[in-house]
Parts: sequence; C-alpha cells; structure tokens
Amino acid sequence: MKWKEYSILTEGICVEAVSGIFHKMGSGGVVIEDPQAARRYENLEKFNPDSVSPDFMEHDFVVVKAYFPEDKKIQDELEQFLKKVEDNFKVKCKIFIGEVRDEDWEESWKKYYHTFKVGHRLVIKPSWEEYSAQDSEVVIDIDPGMAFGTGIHASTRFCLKFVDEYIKGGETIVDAGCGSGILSIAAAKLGARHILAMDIDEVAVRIAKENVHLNGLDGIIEVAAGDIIEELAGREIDHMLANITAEVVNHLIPEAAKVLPPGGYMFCSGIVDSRWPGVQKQLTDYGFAIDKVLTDVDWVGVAARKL
Ligand SMILES: C[S@@+](CC[C@H](N)C(=O)[O-])C[C@H]1O[C@@H](n2cnc3c(N)ncnc32)[C@H](O)[C@@H]1O
Repeated sequence: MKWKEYSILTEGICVEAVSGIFHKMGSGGVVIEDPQAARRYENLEKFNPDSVSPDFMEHDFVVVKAYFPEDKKIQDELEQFLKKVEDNFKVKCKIFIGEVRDEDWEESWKKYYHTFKVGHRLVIKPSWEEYSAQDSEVVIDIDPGMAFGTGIHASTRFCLKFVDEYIKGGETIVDAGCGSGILSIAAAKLGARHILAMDIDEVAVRIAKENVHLNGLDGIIEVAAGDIIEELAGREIDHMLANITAEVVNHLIPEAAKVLPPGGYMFCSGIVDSRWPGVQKQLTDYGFAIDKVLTDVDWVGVAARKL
C-alpha cells in the first residue's frame, strides 16, 4: 500500500491539539519533531547528533506528522479542524503533503524497533526478534502495527514502570486507551487477574486483540471498542491505567474516582508538562494522593492513590 505523509508546521502549544486531530481522523499515531525538546536532550549522554539535521536544531517551530493511505481523502476535513486550532490558539498551522515512495513505510520503521528493557522485570520484544529471558525477566511480544504503543514513547514507559512497580498479582484493572495492548499485556504477565483493555479506535482494538493472542492472554485480557469515559460506570476494579492525553485524563478522573476503592491506583500518562498542574489539581480535587511523579523532557506520568 502507498502512503501520504501529512506534516503540520506549527508551535509547541498546538502539538496536543494537532495530534488529537490526526488520531480522530484515524492515523493511529503521529511523529512529533520538536527542536525545543531535542535541544534539551542535546546535553544528555545518550543524545546522538547524527539523528537530527543541524538546521532542525535551530528552528522554533514544531512539526507533527501523520501517515494516511494514499487514496484516503482527508485534506478538506484536516483544514477545517486546523482552522479551529488556529482560532483557539491564535497560531498558524501550515500543511505540507508528501508522497511516501520507494519504501513500504509500514515495514520500514521496524528497522529501528528492537528488544529493550523497562523497569526491573519487563522486556519489550518486537514479535519478529528472538530473545532468551534472564532470571526474573518477563518478556512481552509486541507488533504495534499502526497502533500507538511500542513502549519507546516516554508516556508508555512511565506506565510500564508503574506496572512493574505496583502490580503484585491478582488485580482487576482497566487499561483506558489500550493502543497496541502493551500495558495490559505487561500487567497480565505480572499476575493481574482480569484486565479490560478499551480503545476508541477500531484499528487499535484489532491490533490489541492480535497482541493479546500472540502472548497467550485471551483468557485474562478482554479487549473492547468504546469510549472509556462512558463505559467505566459500575465496574469493579482495583487499578486503572490511562495513557491518553491530559484532556481525556481530566475527564476520566471523576469517573475513576467513583469506581476505584481506597488504596486503588490511577496511573495517568500522556500529560505534557504544561498541562500537569491542571491534572494534579483535578486528582487532588477528586480525592487522590500523588504517590509518584515521573518526568522525561516535557512528559509527565503519575501514580495517584485513591484516599
Ligand atoms: C497515547 S495512546 C496509548 C496507547 C498505549 N496504552 C500505550 O501506553 O502506549 C492513547 C490511546 O487512547 C485512545 N483513546 C483516546 N481517547 C479515548 C477514549 N475516550 N476512550 C478510549 N480510548 C481512547 C487512542 O485511540 C489511543 O490508542
């Protein structure tokens, strides 16, 4: 299949809104090129200067990219959505459309995705690689396809670390916005008893089901399509994982507060640092104590305990 690359040149404040638009239109994921974030990485040991062009580091704008099948007509709808973002934020959003030729994009990214460890016990392994687990390691097989959830993004890593630290075995969990299913699979492999993995995106639901099956966890993880904000009421759960966006997390907190028992955790991620004070206030207002906060460049993840 041939793909088209849609690049939106904008400012940092619009990144979440533009990413949300691409998600809503069915992109399944976005690429964010943010020179400000790259400049903050520049002094870190792990920064590889060859991974970005020198002129990229000088810019102040951000580029948000998404990929759609060549025959999918999205430009008019995209322009309408971006007009609203421009009006709300008083910032310009320019669209550039490129052909993705020569390579099958769906396959080419796999070159850069390899087995890696998160936390003390979890090993994330692309389904096409071989790996022999050492001692207490728990291996998660993942083929994220077009769904969010490779484990590389800081927001997913925060939640994986929380799963590694807090899941002791026997818990009932909701994975809100499951994407590839990576968090549910990690929790199930560490002993959770039942997990409802829900996503609003049908592509993510299909891919999560495939990954659950790949890991032999069909009996423990139930994958369903739906809006978790509407579907949460009345469920009996011990903990909730929510790596979504600050906006959705803020809507979810009042619903989670109704179903989580005292001592139950809401692990929230996908929060850009500028939105963290708002999420923190919402958690406190709805009776949560902040147990642990993880940060990486401009992302925040939090383990919040119901009082
Ligand atoms: C950032 S991805 C996280 C995927 C995966 N859980 C991870 O940690 O990598 C967020 C996911 O939430 C889904 N989502 C957004 N709003 C939602 C809602 N209201 N209910 C259910 N899923 C939602 C998106 O479709 C997307 O797959």
